[in-house]
Parts: sequence; structure tokens; C-alpha cells
Amino acid sequence: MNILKFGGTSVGSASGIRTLISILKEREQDDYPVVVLSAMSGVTNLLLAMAEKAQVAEEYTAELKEIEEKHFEVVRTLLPAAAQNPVFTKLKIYFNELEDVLQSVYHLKELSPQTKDLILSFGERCSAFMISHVAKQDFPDAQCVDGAELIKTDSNFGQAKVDTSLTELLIQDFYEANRAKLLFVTGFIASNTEGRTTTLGRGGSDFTAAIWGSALHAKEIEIWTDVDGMLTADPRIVEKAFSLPELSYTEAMELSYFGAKVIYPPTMTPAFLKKIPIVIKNTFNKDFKGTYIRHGVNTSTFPIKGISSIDEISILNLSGSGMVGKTGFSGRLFSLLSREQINVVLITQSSSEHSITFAVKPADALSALAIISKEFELELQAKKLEYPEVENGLAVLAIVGENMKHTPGMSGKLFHALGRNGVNVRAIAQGSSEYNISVILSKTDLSKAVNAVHEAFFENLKKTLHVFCLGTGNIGKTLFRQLLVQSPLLAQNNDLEVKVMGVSNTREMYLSKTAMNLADWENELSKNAEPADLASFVKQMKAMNLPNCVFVDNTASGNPVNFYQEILESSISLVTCNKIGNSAEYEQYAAFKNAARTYGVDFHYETNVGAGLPIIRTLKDLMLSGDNIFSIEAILSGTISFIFNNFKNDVLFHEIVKEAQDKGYTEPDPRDDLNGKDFMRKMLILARDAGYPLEEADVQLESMLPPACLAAASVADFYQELENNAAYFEDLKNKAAAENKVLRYIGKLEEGKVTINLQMVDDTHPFYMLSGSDNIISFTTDRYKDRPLVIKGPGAGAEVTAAGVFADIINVGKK
Ligand SMILES: NC(=O)c1ccc[n+]([C@@H]2O[C@H](COP(=O)([O-])OP(=O)(O)OC[C@H]3O[C@@H](n4cnc5c(N)ncnc54)[C@H](O)[C@@H]3O)[C@@H](O)[C@H]2O)c1
Ligand SMILES: N[C@@H](CCO)C(=O)O
Ligand code: NA
Repeated sequence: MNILKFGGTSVGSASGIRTLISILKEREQDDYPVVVLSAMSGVTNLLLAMAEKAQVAEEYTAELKEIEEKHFEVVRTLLPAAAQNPVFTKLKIYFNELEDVLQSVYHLKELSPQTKDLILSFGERCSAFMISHVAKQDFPDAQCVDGAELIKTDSNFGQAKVDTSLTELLIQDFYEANRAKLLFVTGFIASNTEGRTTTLGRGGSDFTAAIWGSALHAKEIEIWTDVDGMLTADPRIVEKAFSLPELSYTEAMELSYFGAKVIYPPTMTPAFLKKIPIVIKNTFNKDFKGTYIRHGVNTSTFPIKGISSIDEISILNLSGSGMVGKTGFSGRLFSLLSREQINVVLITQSSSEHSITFAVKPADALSALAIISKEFELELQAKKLEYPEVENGLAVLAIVGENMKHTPGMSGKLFHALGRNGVNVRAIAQGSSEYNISVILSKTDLSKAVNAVHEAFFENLKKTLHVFCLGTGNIGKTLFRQLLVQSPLLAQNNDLEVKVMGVSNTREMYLSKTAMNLADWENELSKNAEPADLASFVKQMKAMNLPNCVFVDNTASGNPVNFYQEILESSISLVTCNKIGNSAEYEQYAAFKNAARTYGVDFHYETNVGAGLPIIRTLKDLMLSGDNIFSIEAILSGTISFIFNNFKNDVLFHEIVKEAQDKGYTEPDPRDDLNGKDFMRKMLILARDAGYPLEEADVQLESMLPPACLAAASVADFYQELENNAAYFEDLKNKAAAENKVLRYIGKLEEGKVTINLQMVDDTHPFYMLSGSDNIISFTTDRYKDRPLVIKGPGAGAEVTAAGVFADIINVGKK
């Protein structure tokens, strides 16, 4: 025989009750279960609200009407007209009784715990009566049982203690006499020896189910609720939380201690003692297996079972020399708190014994402070103790699981996930059982922390990157297209999901709560856009506090650079193809690198030099592996490379420049390429990465343009000046051709000095053979001395650049 308990949401509507009946119909009809029922969802709260209003002589008829209507609606929906009347009549009798009680509270302005229990009991009485009558349609022998008469307690109203042996006898006798019937029992309520109604406290209906299960040696106790069993984490916080097939009692206790409100641990004790399995099932997904809680199971492949959390906690810290080596000090402290009924959620003590930190519910913090100040008055006055302080706005996250005990590295994994996401841990406690490691952190970090920890333990190699992108121009657009095409493969082959959570250009911006649909991002952006505001974009991104966050700068503007430091310091990784940040003052470049290191995030800028070509990465690997860079020689302007590779025959110089711009090789302003500035930036970044703290002024840049072109005030003027100076460029071209040479704009880093100049090279020079927008770079090092290490290929263009940004994004978090 099984006990089935249906919670408030399960019996909260006609459709839920219909499902309940269908669940019963699927059972063996010769072995009826005992059905324990909660009040309809919301009813207990309404009853409580009415009681409190009556106590201060306030009107409560609206609530009463609402409760009546909730029940009547079910009767009208689920019973044929002919069968409704007797049920209405009996329900009305209940509501009249309830109103009588409320009236006396109203007149006396007094609400004793005893009266409160009586008022609350109407929730279960009404629902059990009503549902048993609905069930009679299919089970003529259905019977409503007033559980209050069978569960005997002391007179501690509100949280009565059960007289187990008497109760078990009463239940056994009653069941023996009625086992042929389908019993519907009121949960939560009981009575004292004088027959007055008491209640069993929080989770009371589960407790009723466990008491009946224990008394009748049930095969299983099924707790029917509105979720798929116990989950790995709170599904409101973690989208990917999933249901746990099995748990041990201890694990279930630990998991529900914080958070998981599916069951309330103390209620399980009677079942635990008799080793009766508990199954958590979902009324609204009734065929789902749910979670089994029983003795001695350990079939999970995961090292932990779940993550639980409390989103609001306060801590108190007690410290001082007076505590060192004093036995009984913590005993005194905690028995004091327990005497005052202050529940201590978590305790840690430093090994120096110099301080004790403990966590309590915020509502208890001030009273804890007051009683401690009183109890330890002498020590405080003698300055043997510091005045304790309350710290609010904190939360607890705990990982739970029996396997943890045998698996090294669990706490390492936990703290790595937290640290990488910039979550500051305020205090730590590990239960000596090793079933639980708890950390205290800031409330604002909780969601991010739970998600990061969930990913670390349950999503194996699965990773979600939350990306915020600036710039929807050439590169930005191309990146979105590449991401869209590649996402299914990334998910399938690499367990990687890249979610674009926000986009901004100079005009508008949008931060999405879920993730943007990259097939339609332009529409989504324009439909939801607010005016662009970089500071607000960054602020909102930070406030979302998502794990594995990446900020991507695909602009050519100096403004975003002003936020880099703040972004990195918020533990958000940064990917940029914008060279302005790394090529401004050396001090700033160094500060970005330092911030990324300090806050444990990535700062990737591969596309700053040679677009998608692996130049930055290669230089870094050479340096890390202890090679010595003697010199770097390079052509790093894709635009200028393209120009000289195509400046042949009759075509004019300015026409080629225009073609380079149309092909997406140039900077948004092509003057930045032609005047050598873009090249200078790249050389500067390379030199810095090679270990030289150079500034822009240290670069010897020889211009390849006549002065009039350099002075052009606008892009249009610039093109005009190029055209006006056609003869100058023709002359260059012809001179080179006459000597069988080609024009090359070459940068060099040697002995800490950077030069960039225009050269004519013949076919013996390694840079002679280039085509398209090719870049080429040669590293002469200790190890690559006689024959340098050369990287060559297209070094400009939207596809190759966006691909480089893409690679930088998915490399975030990789060690
Ligand atoms: N084209 C290439 O081959 C190549 C190669 C490597 C690096 N890059 C770099 O890529 C970057 C982007 O180039 P592009 O061709 O896509 O430029 P673009 O002009 O086409 O696009 C720039 C985008 O940035 C946006 N933007 C500018 N300032 C902004 C701000 N303050 N806030 C929000 N958005 C802002 C603009 O609205 C626009 O959407 C540049 O830094 C460039 O140096 C380009
Ligand atoms: N405008 C740049 C793009 C690559 O950074 C170039 O021509 O090289
Ligand atoms: Na590169």
C-alpha cells in the first residue's frame, strides 16, 4: 500500500484535481492507496490573512469570498448538477463555522495560537471533503477522513509535537476498519488530548503522509507536487537544472535544508526511520519518473547531487583575544542562540580560534546581536571581544552529495568556478559529514554563482558564453552571420553555446533577457532599441551578472576603451578587434593586462594585428616558451599591401584605394591606413607584447604620402588629393618597375626600436611575393635564427577579421 500526498498546487484547480483522480484510477483497485491532501493553493495564506485582519478589527469578507469561490468553482466544474447540492451545503457549513471563529477574533481583537490553528484547519478540511466527493463519481466508496482525530499531539499550537505511539495505534485501528475504502485524509492538522485542533507546522501535509506511511508500513510515500522531483538547482535560477532520479535521505535533507522547497526535511523522519522510500512526482507531468529518496543508493555519475541556496542571509562575526583557548565559548554562544530560538544556518571558526562567523536569517540578526551584547557584556567591556557586527545582503550557496567524500578536487572545482566569475566568497563551511560545502557570498552574485557552479559540476564540458557586442558595422555584422551558421555545430560537437545578450552601435542598443536570435538580430534590435548609451550598456551588462560573460568591441572608436578597465574588473572577459585601446599610452595597455590577470578573465585581441592570422598568439607562445625575439619584420597593412599588389598598368592610385575600401580592407576612415597610423598601432602592440614598453612617439614612421594628402580634412578631400597627386604615385610605380622591384611598406622591430618605411624590394627579398591583402610577418629569434618563422596570408577583410574575433570569443575560459 502506498501513501499519496497531493500538495496545494496539485489540488489548486479543477484540472489538477481531475489529474489526481486519473492518477488514482491508474492504480491497482484492490490495493487502495491512502490519499493525503493539502489545502487548495493560496487558501492557507488567505486564512492567515483573514485571521490577522480580524485580530485588528479589519474587514476580511473579500478573502472569505475568494476562498468560497475557489471551492465552489471546482464543485461546479467537476460534479454534475445533481451531485452538487450536498457538497455546497456542507462547504457552506464549514465557511459559516469559519466566519463564526473569525467574528469572535474580530470582537475580542485577540488571536491565540490555538484559534489560529483552528482557522487554518479549514483549508484542509474543505479540500479533503470536496475532493473525496468529486472522487465518489469514480470511487463510490471514497471517504473523507478528518486526520486531526487520528494524529495526537501536545498543545504546542502552530508546531505541535506528535505522540507517535498513540497516533500509530489510532491510525492502524482506523485503517483496519476501513481498508476497503479509498481514504482521503486531511494533511497538516492534528489534535491535542482534549480534542482541540493543532497543526504540524511547516511542511505539515508531508509530515501527515510520513506519519501514516510509518504507521501502516507503506511500500512507498509519493509526494505529488508541481515540479519534476528534486532538481540539481533552483530552476528559477538555473535554466539547465534537471531532475535527480535518486537521492539518499541524507542528501535530500541537505538539499532541502537550503532552498529546494520540494519537501521539508523534518517531515521525512518517520519514513526515514522505517526505511520507507519517498518518491517526488509531478502532478502536471504525471508520467515522469520523478525523484526516489531512499536508503543506500549511489548510482549517480556526478560527483555532487545538487546545489542549494538561500537568497537572503545575514552574518555575524564575533572575534577577540578573549576567545582564544577558551573552552565552552562557542558552547555558550550557540546555546544562547538556541535558547532564544534563533536558528543558526551555518558556522565557521578560524583556526586561530580568534573569530567565529555564523549566519542567521535576516529577521533574526538584530535580536542575535542584542542577546550576544547582553550575554557577553563583561567581555565586551574588557575589550576581550570586539563588538559583533551584522552584515546583510548575503546569500548561501551549498553543493551537496555523498560522493563528494570520496572525490578529491570538489572544493577546488567549486572555488575555481566562483573565482573565475569574480564571485567573492565571504565565508566557507564544510559539514564534517563532507556531504555539503557551503559558501557565503553577496546576494547580488548568487544567480551568477549558482549558474557557474552548476555548469562546472553538471554540464560536464558544456559551456555557455554570454556575449555583449559593440559595433554592427562590417565586422560586427559578419561576426553575427558566422555565429549563426556555426552555432549548431558548436553545440553539437563542442558543447558550447554562444549567446548574444546585448548589442549596441552608435545609434541604438538592446540588452536581451534571454538571448538574441541571430537570424533576425537587426529587427530585434530596432524593435526593442533604446538610444545608445555606452555607460548604461555597461551598467546593464554588469547588473545582469551572468557567468562566462564576454564583452566584444567591434568598433573603431576610443569611447568603449574608457570602459575596458571597469569591465575587466567586473570579471568580464574582453575581446577586441579595435586597436585603439592597446596602442594608446603604454600604461593603459599594461593596466588592461594586469586587470585581466588580477580578475582571472581573458583579454583577447588577436585581430589587432594581421586580422585573423595567428600573430599575437604565436608571439605569446614564443615568449612563454622562453624564446628570445631578435627582430620582427612585417607588412601589416592589408590595405597598403592590396594597393601595391594591384597598383599596376593603367589603374590610378586613388582608384585602387577606393577598391580596398569597398572590399572592406580599410579602416572605417581609409586615411588611418594610408597615413601609416594603423600600421604604427600594430607595430606598437607587437613591440609591447614582445616586452618593450614603447610609446607612439618612439615609432619612426616614414609616410608614403605627399604632405597635401596627409593634410586632407575629410575622406572626400583625401580622395581628391590622392587624385591630384597621381603623378607622385605614378612616379613611384615606374621607378620600382624600372628596377624590377616592387613597393613594400615594411615595419621592423629590432633592439627595441620600431621603424616603418616604404621600400623597393627585388625578388630575393622574402616579402617580394605577396598578393591580395596579404600580411606577412617574420620572427627572427634564438630558435628561429637562420630561417625565421614566417606567417603569411590575408590580413584584412571582414570574413577573416570576424573569424579571428569569433576564435577569440570561443577561446574565452580555455586554459
Ligand atoms: N576591416 C578589417 O579588415 C579589420 C581587421 C582587423 C581589425 N579591424 C577593426 O575592426 C573594427 C571595426 O571595423 P568595421 O570595418 O567593422 O567598422 P564599421 O565602421 O563598419 O563599424 C563600426 C561599428 O561600431 C559602432 N560604434 C562606433 N562607436 C561606437 C560606440 N561608442 N558605441 C557603440 N558602437 C559604436 C558603429 O555604429 C558601427 O556599427 C575597427 O576597430 C577596425 O580597426 C578591422
Ligand atoms: N585596415 C586594416 C585592417 C586590418 O587591421 C588593414 O588594412 O590592415
Ligand atoms: Na591576428
